[in-house]
Amino acid sequence: MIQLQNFINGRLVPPAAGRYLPLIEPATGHPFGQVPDSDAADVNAAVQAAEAALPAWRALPAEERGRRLVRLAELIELNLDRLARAESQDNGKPLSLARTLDIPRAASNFAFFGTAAQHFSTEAHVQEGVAINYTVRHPLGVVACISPWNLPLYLFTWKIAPALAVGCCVVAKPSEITPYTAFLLSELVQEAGFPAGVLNIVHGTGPGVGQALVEHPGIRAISFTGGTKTGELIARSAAPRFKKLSLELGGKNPNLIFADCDLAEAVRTSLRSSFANQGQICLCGSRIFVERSIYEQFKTEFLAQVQTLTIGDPLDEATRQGALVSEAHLLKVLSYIELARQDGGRLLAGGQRVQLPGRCAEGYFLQPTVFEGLAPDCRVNQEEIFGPVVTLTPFDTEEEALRWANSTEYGLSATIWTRNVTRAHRVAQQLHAGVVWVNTWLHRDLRTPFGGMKNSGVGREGGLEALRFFTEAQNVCVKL
Ligand SMILES: NC(=O)C1=CN([C@@H]2O[C@H](COP(=O)(O)OP(=O)(O)OC[C@H]3O[C@@H](n4cnc5c(N)ncnc54)[C@H](O)[C@@H]3O)[C@@H](O)[C@H]2O)C=CC1
Ligand SMILES: O=C(O)/C=C/C=C(\O)C(=O)O
Repeated sequence: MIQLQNFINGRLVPPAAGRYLPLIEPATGHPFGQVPDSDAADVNAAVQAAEAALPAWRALPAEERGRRLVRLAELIELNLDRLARAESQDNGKPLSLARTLDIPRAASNFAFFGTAAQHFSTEAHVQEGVAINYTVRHPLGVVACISPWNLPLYLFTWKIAPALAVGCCVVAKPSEITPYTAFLLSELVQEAGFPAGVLNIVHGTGPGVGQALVEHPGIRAISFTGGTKTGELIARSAAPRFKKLSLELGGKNPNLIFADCDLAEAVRTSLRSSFANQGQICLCGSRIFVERSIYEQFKTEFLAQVQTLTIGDPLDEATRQGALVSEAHLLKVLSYIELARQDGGRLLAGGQRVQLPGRCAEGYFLQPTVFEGLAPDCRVNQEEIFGPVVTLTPFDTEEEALRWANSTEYGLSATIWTRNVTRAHRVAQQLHAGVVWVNTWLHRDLRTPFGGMKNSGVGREGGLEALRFFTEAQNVCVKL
């Protein structure tokens, strides 16, 4: 049994009240450790440490700060296997996915922002013969980064890296459901030579630590990824305190598959966008709209490939579908499967909990599930399920596909499959989605703005957007 600790002022410390929560391995359903159940006292200690570290950290040249971030990226790469195993054990995702996606991306986040800060230049506006204005971007101060359980280290570092790069000090809270790699990161932060207090990691629940962080007067900004309801709670409590917010929330993303697409590629990639990480990525395409003339062919080929997804022990190299993150989440996803049945959906694949032999007998496994015959406005097609459940729906015209695609409260991402370049651009412009992919999915360039429209979020992360978010612009006007 491992016991995680908070990371405050450069040291691993137990929670002030001495309380812990169990850590459950989703693949087995059994506890394997404990995580601090911290409270406002721990948050307060972390904010104080960050405030004390701030003057020296922000005064360092960007190159010096960047050097530490790049060193941390190297240490993550050196510890790839250990971190990937921890991520898989904690979250239930296939080890192969953690090794090829989650942990490499965590390293890239630090490497990218470690160097990006050095390219963050100052704007100047010249009023000929009258004045010169220049804009200085000061680090905001002490900021909070709150991340979810689906891509634990990947999203934790995506927030922390730009904040540190511009000279902010951070108090970060990983999900209490998947805190293991954030804990391992604290050890690497020490090794990378970060001064004490620059990055603090406080473990605990949303209502305990998360809320205390959001409400703390020393916190100037909050970068949050998670559920839309939680985002709303955070926005409510941050508003009277005028804190800056970046909210990356839920999605109910459409895949629009036109008859002129490369069908084999559309099927292969739609399989990934449906079931990668057991469908627990906010960018997963859970509503697949297919032009009627190729609907039956797409369906046949898609269902054939669904059968090839091996459900198994996440530590097994052959596994393509691991466990869902928790029993509560499994029950939530199963309740949507039941709802789809009640609403008259035809079950084409899956729909059942899976019991594996051996050590995974009590794990939270679910078959990849496909329905058809559901109305685009039913709850299953409108609400975020965040699991391996997708619906297939035929469409007749581009206009109809767009109307259904845009019919939810969400607007995170969308994928278009077509060989017609004109149509691709035309449809992309009309989609209510912050991220649109054409003939690909989850293709990421860390320089691009990332975030959602409508109830999928507020603000954009990535590249310059993230660097700007963690800074305050100050204009200086010099009369000539
Ligand atoms: N990336 C995404 O889009 C994600 C979406 N979800 C959606 O949200 C649903 C609920 O999942 P949860 O684990 O409950 O996500 P959540 O939104 O509650 O958790 C995300 C993070 O926010 C923290 N948090 C929770 N309440 C808070 C509060 N009042 N103040 C500050 N921080 C708080 C959590 O401790 C965690 O670190 C999922 O079923 C899924 O539909 C969940 C996780 C990620
Ligand atoms: O930045 C990315 O590449 C992916 C982000 C994914 C999420 O924000 C999510 O699944 O919550």
